[in-house]
Amino acid sequence: MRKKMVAGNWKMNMTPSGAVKLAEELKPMVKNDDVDVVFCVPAIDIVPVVNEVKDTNIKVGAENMFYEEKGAYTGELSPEMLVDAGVSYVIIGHSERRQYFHETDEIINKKMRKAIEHKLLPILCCGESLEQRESGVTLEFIKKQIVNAFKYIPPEKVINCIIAYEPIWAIGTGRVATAEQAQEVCAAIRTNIRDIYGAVVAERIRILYGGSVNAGNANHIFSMPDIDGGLVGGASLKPEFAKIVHYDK
Ligand SMILES: O=C[C@H](O)COP(=O)(O)O
Repeated sequence: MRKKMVAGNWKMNMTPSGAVKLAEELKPMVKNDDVDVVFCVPAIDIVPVVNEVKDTNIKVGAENMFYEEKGAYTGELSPEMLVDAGVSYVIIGHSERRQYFHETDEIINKKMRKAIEHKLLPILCCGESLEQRESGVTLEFIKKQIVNAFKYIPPEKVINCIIAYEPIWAIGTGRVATAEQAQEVCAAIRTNIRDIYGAVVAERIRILYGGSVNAGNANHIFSMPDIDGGLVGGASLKPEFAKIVHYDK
């Protein structure tokens, strides 16, 4: 039985003081032993948020990291810095980073390998554009993203990674994929994982859905057999996030 996960992706929102306030407000509301709760926060908010949520059930994630150990990479953060700051998870390959920062599958694979080397748990994002969905290439495109992201990573490491299926057309648009559409793709991702890494890894790896998840649709989406929770953008910045964490109440 896979434990559910609800991860908030705060994106480029929240100043350090605002982040502390939000974390303080949410922390008593998101206690749920049946769900892993993660706040993925902007780099500058990591240290204050880690501080604010220590001794709670909340883990902190980064929204990005670089794939080199250290050196002359102005503006970047290394995995060692994240680990030392108290980060447990890192989002890798979000569609916004693929789109605005030109992250390729090759870059994403390097980041995946480096995160795992440092025992950070990657939340790998994949998802198709509206054009791809309409031309019927969704499953094929996502398979390629998955295969490329996990290249050279052994099954015993893949098993602990998280995959987030986020159709680009459903992100921040209010246009949510139906639970059945999300299930279809998440099931296909699990089949891809089974074909490459075997049944044990496929049964254990967690696959989240992301894209306009809110308090009203979380229960239906998370009840799908291959969907193990959500990666939540907009609604993670509000008390509504706690309702998503308690989706089955
Ligand atoms: O990482 C989160 C996703 O991009 C979803 O964002 P959203 O919930 O605002 O649609």
